Order: sequence, then C-alpha cells, then structure tokens
Amino acid sequence: MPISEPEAAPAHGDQTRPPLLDVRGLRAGYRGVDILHGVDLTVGEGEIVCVVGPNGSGKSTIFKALYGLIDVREGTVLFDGEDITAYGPQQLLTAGIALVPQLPAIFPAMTVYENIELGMYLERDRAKIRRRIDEVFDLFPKLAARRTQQAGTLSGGERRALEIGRSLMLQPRLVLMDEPSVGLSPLLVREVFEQLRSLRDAAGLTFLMIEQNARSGLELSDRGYVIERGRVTYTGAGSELLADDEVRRTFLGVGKD
Ligand SMILES: Nc1ncnc2c1ncn2[C@@H]1O[C@H](COP(=O)(O)OP(=O)(O)OP(=O)(O)O)[C@@H](O)[C@H]1O
Repeated sequence: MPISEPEAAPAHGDQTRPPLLDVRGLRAGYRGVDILHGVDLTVGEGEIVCVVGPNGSGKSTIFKALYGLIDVREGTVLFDGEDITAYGPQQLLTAGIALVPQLPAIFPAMTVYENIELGMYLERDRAKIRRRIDEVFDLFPKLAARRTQQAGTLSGGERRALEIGRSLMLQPRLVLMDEPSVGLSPLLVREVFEQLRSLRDAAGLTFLMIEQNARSGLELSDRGYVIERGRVTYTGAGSELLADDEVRRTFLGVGKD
C-alpha cells in the first residue's frame, strides 16, 4: 500500500508494545551527498521484516547507517527504547543486534563447530562457550549433525545456516540480514526463510533484512518496506505488497492481471 495509508497490522509482533527497532527520519549518505532522505521504519519484536527496492535505491545504505558503518546525519534509531543512533558495531552487538553479512563469511577449512565457536571469540569461559554452542545446535539440528565436518563441504543453505547460527552465539534479540537469498537457489532461499521462521518461533528472534529478490523477500516475510531513491514509498504485509498492482508493475515486472 502507498506510504500515505495507515500501516497494516503485521501478522507477528506484539502491537501493544513499542517496536523493538524504531527508525525515524533517517538521513545518511556518502561524502556531501544524501542517499537516504528521512527513512521511517519499525520492526516489532518477533517480526520478520524485509526491505526491498530497485538497485541503488539505498537498501544497503540503510544497513550501513543502522550498523554504524556510516554516520547518521539526521534522525534517530531506537532499540527497545534505547537510543543507538551513534553506536558502532561492537556497541550494537553488546546491545543485542547482530549482523549477518551478504558475503560468505565462513572459514571453509575449519569445522562447523569451530566456525560457530568464532561467534564468541572474545569469551574466555570455555564452559560458557560450550553451553552456548549446544543451545545453537539445538536450534540447528542439521548443523549439529555436521559439527565435525569442514565448513567448506556444506551446501549453500547449510552455509547460510552456519552464518546465522554463529551470529546467535551472543544471544542477539534482533538479527540484521544482508540479502540472505544471494547465491542460493529458490529452493534453498525457501529453506533459509523457513529456518528464520522457526528461529523466530523457537527463540523469539526478530529479523530485519534487505533483499534484492523482492518477490521471495516479500513472500516469506511478515511485513515489507519498498525503498525508492532513498525514501519509503510502500509498506504493508508482504502479501499485500505482492498483491498491489503498482508494486507488482514497478518491482516485480508483472502487468495488471
Ligand atoms: N561508498 C559509497 N560512496 C559513494 N556512493 C555510494 C557508496 N555506496 C553506495 N553509494 C551510492 O548510494 C546509492 C545507494 O546505494 P545502495 O548500495 O544503498 O543501494 P542498494 O539499494 O543496496 O542497491 P543494490 O540493490 O544494487 O545493492 C547508489 O547510488 C550508490 O552508488
């Protein structure tokens, strides 16, 4: 639906509580040029929210600004009510926000177990690390079965699961995912999103992702935002956006039925 209309209630997330992530009037860019022109975006606890938009519309810039990799020039970012606008990556991790990058970030010659362990590389308490790895393996039985296998031998979907699993070592509440579908077949994309849903259900996690693949991103998320030229132009439940003629024509290359 167009941004001027009231936002649809998401299928998940407690609407009686303030959003877990509340981005207001975000303005950011590179050198003297603004790329984001006042982006508003919320993510409720337990939601899977996806940001889609054409190439160069500013999706990655939103993540860079949220993750403290570029300066926020105007606007605020609240996380569970805490002002995290100026936080850098380490502070964000401590606050409970993890980032799963788009580029493959596994160490192929190390085992699955060792790769997961790296998610807590600053921790010295071995017993604590082992406990947490067991908890992560409980959430990812397929990885648990491959704990001694070299990570380089995993399938694309399993590698993505490994990256997500490692990001959970520090027990984040919100996981930012940069294009989870990149490099995966449609079947594996579905598998990864199903994994996100079960993590949401089993561990109460919340996900915000950016996706170039607008169709699968919107199909598989609770709610979506469409970004065009650094502004939110549509928002609503993923299914509503997919059914919207204008969104379909503009982003999905589908004519009016
Ligand atoms: N480091 C940078 N320096 C200058 N301009 C940049 C930089 N990174 C991105 N841009 C510009 O900012 C704009 C938005 O880029 P961004 O990567 O956020 O878009 P995107 O929506 O993620 O695109 P894509 O879907 O192609 O990944 C583009 O015009 C891009 O050229």
